[in-house]
Amino acid sequence: MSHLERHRSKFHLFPYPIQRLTLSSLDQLSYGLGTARFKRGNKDTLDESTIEYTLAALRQGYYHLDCAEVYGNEAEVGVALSRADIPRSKLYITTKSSCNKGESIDLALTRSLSKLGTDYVDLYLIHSPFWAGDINSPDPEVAAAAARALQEKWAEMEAAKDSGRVKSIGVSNFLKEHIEAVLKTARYPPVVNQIEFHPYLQHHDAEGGLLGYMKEKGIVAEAYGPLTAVTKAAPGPVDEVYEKVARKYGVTPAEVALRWCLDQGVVAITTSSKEERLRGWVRPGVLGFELTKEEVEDIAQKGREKHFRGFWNNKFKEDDRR
Ligand SMILES: NC(=O)c1ccc[n+]([C@@H]2O[C@H](COP(=O)([O-])OP(=O)(O)OC[C@H]3O[C@@H](n4cnc5c(N)ncnc54)[C@H](O)[C@@H]3O)[C@@H](O)[C@H]2O)c1
Ligand SMILES: OCCc1c[nH]c2ccccc12
Repeated sequence: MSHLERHRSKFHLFPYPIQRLTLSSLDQLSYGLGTARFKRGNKDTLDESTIEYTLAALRQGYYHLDCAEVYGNEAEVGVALSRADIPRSKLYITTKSSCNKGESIDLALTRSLSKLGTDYVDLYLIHSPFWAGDINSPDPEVAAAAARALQEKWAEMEAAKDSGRVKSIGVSNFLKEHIEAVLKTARYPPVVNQIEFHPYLQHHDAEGGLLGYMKEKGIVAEAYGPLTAVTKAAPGPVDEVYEKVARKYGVTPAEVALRWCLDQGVVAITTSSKEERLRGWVRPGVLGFELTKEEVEDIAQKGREKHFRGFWNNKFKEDDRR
């Protein structure tokens, strides 16, 4: 039995809720098909290189794919999946609705499913809450309208779940206030909030912050940008501890960065067009070691010395350390 098969049989592919997700699960590592902007040229024509990158990830055992309608590459993912010939039940496919003005979830989902070439997705997310308006507006009418818009959209997400075309529903880039609004009227709570998460953006403070609130409500955190401290935000205060821990386990700082998410029960969504790098992460890479509680805390503590947000900067307030 191969290294990956051993992992899969032990920690079988999750469906969320993620309580079943255990440390070292390969499926806690998701392959992101977004920000690398693999797609080149005309958005309306199929891009062979995107298909190739997706196939490379599937070959390496990444069966958890993170897509979004706005990434413009669901059709390429669909072709890669048809060429890869992996049973649908083994895949975990996420996609996201941008909640384009005036468009129903039903319509957006129909389009995404058709491009992906599947009759259901495992997880469907509202990509962001920002289209709904400012829920923290000092004008109570503006804040109430934003809350109402999110609640109405969430009811559409619940209908999608009821239809069976979506197994689980969740959100992305939601602050505590957005989740609170949704939970007031929800029949099904969001199973996931996909957020930027790395040592320089930890979302928890003395009172628990967003992450503490999500834990209390049983909402799983999915981390995008998990490598930020080794990539975009480097150099920085975690470099030394990342390197020390990497030397101890004979791995790379990037692998420590991914492990730091997994060892806190956070799903890590990463990406690369380099097959060697993807292979390195899983053979045995990120799956071959675990951080101690002290190491997780040392990295967290160093990370708190710097604040960095790489995505949606114009949408969050400058002081959004919660
Ligand atoms: N929901 C959202 O709003 C949202 C926002 C951003 C990203 N995402 C999702 O998350 C996925 C991952 O996001 P990300 O790209 O920020 O993740 P990431 O932090 O894992 O960074 C990946 C990038 O780092 C580079 N890289 C990998 N290893 C490296 C190394 N050792 N040294 C230097 N560079 C290295 C890769 O080439 C890749 O471009 C996206 O593809 C997308 O699916 C979602
Ligand atoms: O989800 C990643 C951030 C994002 C929002 N809109 C996009 C369009 C293309 C690529 C990434 C994004």
